[in-house]
Amino acid sequence: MDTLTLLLLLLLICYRVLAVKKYNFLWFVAFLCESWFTFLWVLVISSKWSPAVITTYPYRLLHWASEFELPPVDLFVTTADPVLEPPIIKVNTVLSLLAIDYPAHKLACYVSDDGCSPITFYALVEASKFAKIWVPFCKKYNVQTRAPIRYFSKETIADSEDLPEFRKEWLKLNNEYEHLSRRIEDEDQNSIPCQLDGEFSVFLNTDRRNHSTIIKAIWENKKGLSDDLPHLIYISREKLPGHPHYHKAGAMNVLTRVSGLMTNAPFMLNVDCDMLVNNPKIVLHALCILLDFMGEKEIAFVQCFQEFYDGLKDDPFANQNVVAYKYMVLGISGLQGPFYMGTNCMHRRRVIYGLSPDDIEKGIKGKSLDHELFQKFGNSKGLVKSVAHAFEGKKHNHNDIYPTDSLEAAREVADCEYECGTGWGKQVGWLYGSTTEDLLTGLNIHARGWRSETCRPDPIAFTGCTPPDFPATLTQRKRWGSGLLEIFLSKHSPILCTLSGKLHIRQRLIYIWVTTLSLRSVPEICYAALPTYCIINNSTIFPKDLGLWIPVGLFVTYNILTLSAYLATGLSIREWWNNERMSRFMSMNAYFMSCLSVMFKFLRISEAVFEITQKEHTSSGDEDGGRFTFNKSPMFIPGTTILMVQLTALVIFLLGLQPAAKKGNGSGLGVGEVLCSIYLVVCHWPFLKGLFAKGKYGIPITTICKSAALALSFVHLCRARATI
Ligand SMILES: O=c1ccn([C@@H]2O[C@H](COP(=O)(O)OP(=O)(O)O[C@H]3O[C@H](CO)[C@@H](O)[C@H](O)[C@H]3O)[C@@H](O)[C@H]2O)c(=O)[nH]1
Ligand SMILES: [Mn+2]
Repeated sequence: MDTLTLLLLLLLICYRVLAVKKYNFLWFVAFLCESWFTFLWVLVISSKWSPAVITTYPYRLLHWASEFELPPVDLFVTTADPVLEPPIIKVNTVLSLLAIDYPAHKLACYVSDDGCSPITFYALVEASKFAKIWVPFCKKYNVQTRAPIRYFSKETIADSEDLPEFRKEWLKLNNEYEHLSRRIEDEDQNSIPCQLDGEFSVFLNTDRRNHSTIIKAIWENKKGLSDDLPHLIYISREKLPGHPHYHKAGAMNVLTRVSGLMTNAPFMLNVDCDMLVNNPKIVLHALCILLDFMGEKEIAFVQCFQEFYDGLKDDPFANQNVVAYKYMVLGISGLQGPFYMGTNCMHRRRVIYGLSPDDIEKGIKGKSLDHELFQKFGNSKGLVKSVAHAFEGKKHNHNDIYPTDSLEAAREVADCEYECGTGWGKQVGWLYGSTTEDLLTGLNIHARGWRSETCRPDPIAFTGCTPPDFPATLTQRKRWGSGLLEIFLSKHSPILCTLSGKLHIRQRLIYIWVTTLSLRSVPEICYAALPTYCIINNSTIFPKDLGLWIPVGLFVTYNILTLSAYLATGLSIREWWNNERMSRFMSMNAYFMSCLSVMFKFLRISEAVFEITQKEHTSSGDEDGGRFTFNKSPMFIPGTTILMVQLTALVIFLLGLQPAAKKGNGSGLGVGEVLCSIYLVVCHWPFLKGLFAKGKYGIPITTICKSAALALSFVHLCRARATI
């Protein structure tokens, strides 16, 4: 089917080239668009060609390595906004991390708070108290879901006929958890958050954009016991006005440095603040891959699938990406490995510090010249020492080092100035320059010759929140689109980055595909405009003879292909249609805006911003959850305009208002154009409803006016050309 689609695409292009008689401007535009689509299709096929799955057996790992040989792992959580990211979600993320099935003295959990919020800190302090009963409970009864929010919503005590002891403990914990959420909620509602005294006094007079570094060890596993709680460290890095802070990438680098000083684990697992651990054995699963004898040389990071809980029925906003993950991610797993997706990923510290596979062969010793290290990693003696240790793979002696021993040094490396003139963000750590720092960092790792691996244990490793509604989804996509395009246009571009040619050719192709994701909006919008132009002008872009079967065949094959992928994954037809429709909306609305915003950035009209995705924690069971909502964002203008243009064209067609067909090139409307137009109206049904609905379900009147003006000018232009 894939190849059939490709053949048809090629056939269509050939037809365009060969039909000399029909050459005109429209024909040329159609040809360009179709060539772009064909190019993308080649990239897609190339990525799906050799899928691979890896299966992990943690019990074998445990058998092989006695507990004392298991390496330490640092856990990173990033958060940035106490409102868009409700504290109770972070609390659950952290609790689920603290309860991972792994010797506790080998884990340390670091939370970076870019919001510098006393509420977040308060919530974490309370969470650590709750963890003291929660973690032993989970381990004792081998609870699978270790985020209480999920555990207590899924299981009721009534279902279980377990021991009375269990029932008693369950009830107690449920009660405690309710107390905890209520306390956090109350504090959240307080207008003056917390009585900023005692521990909280550091938050006095802080502004999230202007404050000095705050690092607090909320909990320390002082005795180094394997059944205690892991260390829990709160970090809010320094922020000063006028100093760039590089969004999440900056936060990740601070986490890397602080943890380097405090625990310096050779592996780092990082999650967003809305990702709950769903498989408590995840660290063991990931280590199966990373500790592999061969892997030590090859595998830089292990990326777990992103899956989501409480998704809306039939995925109306297409943010679950189930099919994309299945085909794309498994496809590239067979090449150089999956992209780094920013969360649910376990990295090798040495690789983040810039190590290449070659360095291992050459012997790492030669690499660690002191002055070089200071230049790259900055002026902290402690940090440089820990970096040298990390490179050499030396084991930390965990029995005599506590996070609080290095608080002073840690504060220093979390300051704004620390990175000035160093390699952070350029050669080492998470790279700066794009709002999709994850892809950029992963690309750079692959370009150095490393591989990565997908890990998909059963049950799945993590579950997270999807953006709650249509505007939030588009905003997220817009940010991705522009971040990716920034990479494509930067010096790290997958086309340019020939860094010793270590990037596998097909891997490079898929990186080109993903970084040019937003560029497709332009041909898509053109292609949506073409049929209306034809209808208004009584001309045609599709073949009218037998050749008409090419685009028809293409349309049918493509839809059968995608539909069967959905059905094979066990999803519904409805979900397939929702996703198809959403991919049109994403391209034509969000990605188009991405292109504009990148253009503005290059023209220095505006800066890239990181708009944080809202995380909702109320289970979206309400009826209207899947209904499309709109807001005043200019993002909705393209979609509304396209719909209006299609409607106008169809009205003109029905009333027979077109000019008479001209003799000659490509004139005389065919049935193809009308069908295209109808198809687009059907796709844009939610927008059509939005035109007439009120409140948040309606498209704001200003957007309607702007779109109407654009649509009218387009129609006018078409007619003007027709009369020439
Ligand atoms: O200045 C910032 C901005 C964001 N974040 C954190 O970054 C994470 C991701 O932000 P979110 O708003 O949830 O973005 P998403 O689009 O949902 O995230 C996806 O896309 C990002 C890249 O655009 C990746 O970094 C994420 O890992 C990936 O899940 C969250 O934990 C934020 O708290 C910070 O720590 N500091
Ligand atoms: Mn997110």
